[in-house]
Amino acid sequence: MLIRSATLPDGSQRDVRVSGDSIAAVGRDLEPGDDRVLDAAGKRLFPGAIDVHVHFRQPGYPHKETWETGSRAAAAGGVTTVVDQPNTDPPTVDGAAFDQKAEFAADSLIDWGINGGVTADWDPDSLLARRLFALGEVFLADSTGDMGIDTDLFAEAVDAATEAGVPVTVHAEDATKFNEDARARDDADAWSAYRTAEAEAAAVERACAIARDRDARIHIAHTSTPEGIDIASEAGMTTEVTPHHLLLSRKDLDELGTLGRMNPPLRRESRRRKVYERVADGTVDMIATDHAPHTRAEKDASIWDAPSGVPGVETMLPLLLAEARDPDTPLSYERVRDLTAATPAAVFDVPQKGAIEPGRDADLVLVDTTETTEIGGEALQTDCGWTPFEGFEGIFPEWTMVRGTVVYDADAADPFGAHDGQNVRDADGELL
Ligand SMILES: NC(=O)N[C@@H](CC(=O)O)C(=O)O
Repeated sequence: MLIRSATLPDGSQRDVRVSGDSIAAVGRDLEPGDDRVLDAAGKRLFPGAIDVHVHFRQPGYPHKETWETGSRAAAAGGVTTVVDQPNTDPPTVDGAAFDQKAEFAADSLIDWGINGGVTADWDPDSLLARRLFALGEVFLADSTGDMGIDTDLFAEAVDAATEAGVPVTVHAEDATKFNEDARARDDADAWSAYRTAEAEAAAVERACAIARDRDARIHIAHTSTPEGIDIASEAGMTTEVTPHHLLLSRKDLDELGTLGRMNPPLRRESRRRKVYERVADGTVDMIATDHAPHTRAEKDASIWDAPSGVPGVETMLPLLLAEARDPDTPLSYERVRDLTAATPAAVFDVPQKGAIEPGRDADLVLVDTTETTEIGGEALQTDCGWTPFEGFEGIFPEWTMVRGTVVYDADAADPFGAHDGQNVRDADGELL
């Protein structure tokens, strides 16, 4: 197949030849030969996004999301690789639980990785013998699934992962720094007042100190504060930011109510702006969604009883592209490419993905950046049927391709292709 005259993220216009699973050539005026020609003139072509932080909820909670619905949501949002987190039921803390989850992941339309978790009764030997994407998210405080662990166990886990050559990702909050006074309140903002910015900064500091003592490298998941980002970055560690911490703040909680409860929570507008600056200027390494669907019925509870988490995998790239299109923001299309594809592939060592270059997997997304669409929860593919970004503008894919197969075509009667997603750690990772 020949994709003709696409505009790449850097603004250049190129033809892209896809042969089998891979990109065979990128150039000007490539000969079509026997290839099917896909006209992309006037459209932008991006490398498929790699979302290193999703919760697809199987096994255990298929009423919230399944690998089928979650991967459809991802494909419709231009995400071609997802990495699932371990707080399922059973939690992914031993080899058997990994194998069980991998069977569910066979339902995925798109490529995937599975992270292994750490609890007091984890089995590092069998877990680290599997083709894990990373060890993580390792919870330093309780969140959905109550997998918070203490510092000693965290240090042991960093040692075990480093020895096995597996990266470590960390959910960094320190529960001893939560503000118990906020417990007396019952408004939606009480959650943000409770799980403080100081709690994140303290946990990032502790996790980075443990890693540095061991010459290990860790990745801090969903950093929500400029303080946390700066501590991690100065310690030589990598960070991710979610679309909700980039675009929403405590001032949105009146409207969102418990739909805006997540861990770490939304921060003040002044902090959000500083997080945005750090995403735009390259201090933050990547955007990942922490796609954490819960049903509306589950969210319909008091701020103390509602579950934490928001969906996001389907709206990440559309929201970022709309930001890049807006001349009043410092985000460029190239920066969006780096945040969603090039840098996650480099940091987590997935060399077959993340760029539109010969030899890489043909994971591609075509968008028309001249048009935006208003986001509405009910029209999304995620099974939970709501979004914290209701009413925001997004630029959604016309089609999404995984390893040369169109898995989502917005104009088709049945927009979704067949399920043939595979574990990105099964590939040898060698470029041609
Ligand atoms: N982020 C959240 O608020 N929730 C996540 C768990 C997590 O990543 O903390 C979930 O699984 O629901």
